[in-house]
Amino acid sequence: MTRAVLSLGSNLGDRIAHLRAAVAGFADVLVGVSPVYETAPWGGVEQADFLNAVIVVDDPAADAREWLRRGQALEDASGRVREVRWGPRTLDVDVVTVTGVDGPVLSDDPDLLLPHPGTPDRATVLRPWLDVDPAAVLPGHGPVAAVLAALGPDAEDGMRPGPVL
Ligand SMILES: Nc1ncnc2c1ncn2[C@@H]1O[C@H](COP(=O)(O)OP(=O)(O)OP(=O)(O)O)[C@@H](O)[C@H]1O
Ligand SMILES: Nc1nc2c(c(=O)[nH]1)N=C(CO)CN2
Repeated sequence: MTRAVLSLGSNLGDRIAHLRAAVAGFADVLVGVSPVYETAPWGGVEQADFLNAVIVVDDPAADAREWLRRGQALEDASGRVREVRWGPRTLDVDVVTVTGVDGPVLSDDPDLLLPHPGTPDRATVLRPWLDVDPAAVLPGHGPVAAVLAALGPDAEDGMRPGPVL
């Protein structure tokens, strides 16, 4: 098996429709879907609030690169245009972690960094991940609950319940 944790984000166009399209795109391999959060943007670019969620997918035949490829195909299908780094997007699909039969997959290939290096700093990923998997562990960092707690009491400020997927 390879199981992947994928983070979804959208702040352009019909945000919930973009997230729903991503979930539908993984329907054949879906094992978990988090609640959606409406979140204030991080990263320093002035832009609209995001909707963020996390899904867990599992497919014995998929390797890590296949999860990246599927996510990018869905980003393209949403009409995503790549412009400003950390700027507005119809759909972002990040591969947060991949776990194979031998344990966590680690990668320092710039095209596919695993675990995704932004994860320990992003409550917008950690919170929904914890919701969908309370026992989740971030390889190299420990339990997701502890990683989120280490961000401090204000980490989830600016995160509100979003629409239902
Ligand atoms: N774990 C990963 N998941 C998704 N993309 C990755 C990953 N590791 C490296 N990349 C690469 O990152 C590149 C830029 O992706 P993208 O434009 O979505 O970044 P971003 O969402 O703006 O920033 P961030 O990756 O910090 O969230 C892609 O070309 C992709 O190959
Ligand atoms: N709240 C929030 N802010 C962001 C997000 C995101 O998914 N949520 N993604 C970004 C680019 O990857 C930049 N900023």
